[in-house]
Amino acid sequence: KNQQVSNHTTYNGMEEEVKAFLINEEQLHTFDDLTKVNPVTTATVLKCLQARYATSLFYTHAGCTLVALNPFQPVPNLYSFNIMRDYHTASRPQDLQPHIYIVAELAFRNVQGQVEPINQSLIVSGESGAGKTWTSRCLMNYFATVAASSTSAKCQEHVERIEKRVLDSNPVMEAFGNACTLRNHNSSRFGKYIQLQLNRSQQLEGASVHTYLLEKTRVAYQAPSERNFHIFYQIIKGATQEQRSEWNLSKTAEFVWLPNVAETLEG
Ligand SMILES: Nc1ncnc2c1ncn2[C@@H]1O[C@H](COP(=O)(O)OP(=O)(O)OP(=O)(O)O)[C@@H](O)[C@H]1O
Repeated sequence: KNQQVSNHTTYNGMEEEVKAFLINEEQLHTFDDLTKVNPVTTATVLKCLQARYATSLFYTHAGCTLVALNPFQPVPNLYSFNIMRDYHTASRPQDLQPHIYIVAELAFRNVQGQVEPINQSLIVSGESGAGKTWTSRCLMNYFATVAASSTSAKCQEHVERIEKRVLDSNPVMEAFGNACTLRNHNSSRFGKYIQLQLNRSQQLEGASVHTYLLEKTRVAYQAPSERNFHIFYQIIKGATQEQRSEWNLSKTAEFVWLPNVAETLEG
């Protein structure tokens, strides 16, 4: 019984602390690291993230992890070349505003170990539509840019070619592995392991992409209002009349485009 009383007191104490913390509403967006939030509760963390989102601050540290909120719209200048350069040239990038470029830059610096190069891994995780694909593209753009910045014109051409190949492979992979779902009109239905290979001078030498766990069942079944993999619609859209008759498609059959899907596939 004593234990129950003490738990109750602690709970009430905590509620008071949460209330006291949340009362400073205009301060909530200033917490750029969630480990500085006190007390750390679901309510305090979410309120801080909400306040930051409302002030167009989409990145927040959580110790050594970075929390990225999806703005669901283009944010001017957030990913410009100048911003990249600021993070790349800063003596302590972690002192700048939280950004995906801090994670990228620290990994880039850590590759160069004291004695031997040290492999770095970045894990991008989150629920469907959270912005993982977007974030991976930002990381690749960053590495491709900084890994080319200090090289000769010839090397730069080589680096740009690798970057272009990796980025150009995206639409092909997305055609076969992405589909329109209720949460994301261009949802990746497979996992991706992207490896960027740097030489000892930290120039981009090569890249490889491994895919795994493709949601194969989608070929045979899609939940209501969801779609099959993009490739099927693309094939139908591009088919000639002969192909249509060969595949037993009616001459007038047209794939009905959802506006946002059409934008993704045709873009
Ligand atoms: N930082 C960002 N700035 C602007 N728009 C963004 C950003 N992050 C995500 N988005 C938007 O959100 C949409 C969904 O993001 P994305 O496809 O990256 O999610 P995902 O986590 O990879 O989803 P899934 O697991 O379903 O593949 C993107 O098409 C893009 O329009």
